[in-house]
Amino acid sequence: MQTMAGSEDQKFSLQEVLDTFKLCLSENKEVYLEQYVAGWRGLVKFLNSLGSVFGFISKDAVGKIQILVSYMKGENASHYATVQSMVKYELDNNLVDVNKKGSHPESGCRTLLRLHRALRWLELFLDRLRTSTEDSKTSALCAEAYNESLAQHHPWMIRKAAGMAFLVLPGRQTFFEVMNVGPPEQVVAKLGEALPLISEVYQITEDLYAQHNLLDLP
Ligand SMILES: CCCCCCCCCCCCC/C=C/[C@@H](O)[C@H](COP(=O)(O)O)NC(=O)CCCCCCCCCCCCCCC
Repeated sequence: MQTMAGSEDQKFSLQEVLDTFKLCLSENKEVYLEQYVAGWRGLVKFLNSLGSVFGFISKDAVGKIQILVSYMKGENASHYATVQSMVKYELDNNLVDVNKKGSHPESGCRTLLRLHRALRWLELFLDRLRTSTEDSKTSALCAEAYNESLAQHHPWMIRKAAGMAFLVLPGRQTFFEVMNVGPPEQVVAKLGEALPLISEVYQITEDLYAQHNLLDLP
C-alpha cells in the first residue's frame, strides 16, 4: 500500500530487539557496538510508536545513537568495533573528559554511558512488565523502574518531564500488542527470554566501566 510507505520499517517487534541483543556479545564477551546501537534503534521505534509525547526522549536517544554511529563510521572506525575497544582507544588517547566537561564533551564513552544507564531502566521495567498482572499500571511500573535507575542521574526538570510522559503510557494490554509477539502469555515468555540477554550486556558494560572508573563521566 502506497500510503503505508515507510511504516513497515517503523514497526517494532520485540523479537527483533531480542535478536540484536543476542548478537551483541562476542565469543569472549565483548559488546559489539553495531548490535548495541541496533538494539537501541529498535527500542526507539517502539517509543516512537507510542506517540509524540515521548518525542523528547526518543530525540535524546537518537542523538546519542548518532554520535556513536559517527565514530563507528569515522576515520577511527576500527577502534569502535566493541565497547571494550572504544574504551581502550579513547582512554589511551585522552579522548574522554573524565572529571568535568572539557574538550571532549561527546566522547563515545560518556555517550554510551547514558544509554547504558537507560538499559538498566529497561531491564527493571521489562522485568516488572513480565511479572505484572492484568490490572497493573504500566505508568507505575515505568515510574518505579525509572526512580530506581535513570532518575538518579537526571536533574529535577527532566524527572518532572519524564514523570508526566509516563502518565500517558498506554495500558498493559495495548503495550503488549505493540510488541508484536502474540498473546500475553507469549509476551511474558519472550520477555523472560530477553531479560537475561539484556542483563548480561548491561553487567559486562557496568563491570568494564567500573574497572576504568568511568561510571560518573560528565
Ligand atoms: C516505554 C516508556 C518509555 C519511557 C522511557 C524511560 C526513560 C525516561 C528517560 C527520560 C529522558 C529524557 C530525555 C533527556 C535526557 C538527557 O538529559 C539524558 C542525559 O543526557 P546528557 O548527559 O547528554 O544531557 N539522557 C539520558 O539519560 C539517555 C536517555 C535515553 C532514553 C532512552 C529511552 C528509550 C526507551 C525505549 C522504550 C522501549 C520500551 C520497550 C518495551 C519493549
